[in-house]
Amino acid sequence: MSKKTFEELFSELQQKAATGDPTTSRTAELVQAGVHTIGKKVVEEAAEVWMAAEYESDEAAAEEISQLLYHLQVMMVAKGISLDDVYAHL
Ligand SMILES: N=c1c2ncn([C@@H]3O[C@H](COP(=O)(O)OP(=O)(O)OP(=O)(O)O)[C@@H](O)[C@H]3O)c2ncn1[C@@H]1O[C@H](COP(=O)(O)O)[C@@H](O)[C@H]1O
Repeated sequence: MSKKTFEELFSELQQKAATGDPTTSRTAELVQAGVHTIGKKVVEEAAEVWMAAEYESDEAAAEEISQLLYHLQVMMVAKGISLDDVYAHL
């Protein structure tokens, strides 16, 4: 399994949003669709994290958490919010 850090994924998503093809890049497709569409995915993935954590395996929960983190990063890219902007509040 290929692994990447939160920072590495964010950098990749910024590049995909800027130059990616929406027909082949999920990130480019979502950023083009806009904040409303991305927001709905964030809420959907958050609910899936909750359900997996409460009723499924730890592995299933980890997968759902990864998908939530991905969609949160897509929202950040779409809004022009940097990692430092978020770290400032952690
Ligand atoms: N980490 C992710 C990632 N996690 C989740 N997803 C997307 O989120 C979806 C999971 O949500 P769902 O289960 O709701 O899937 P779905 O039914 O296909 O979604 P909908 O059509 O219903 O919106 C997956 O099918 C992917 O489309 C991701 N898409 C991309 N990445 C990574 O982001 C990078 C850039 O990817 P692209 O922009 O696609 O090139 C690459 O490193 C990818 O591995």
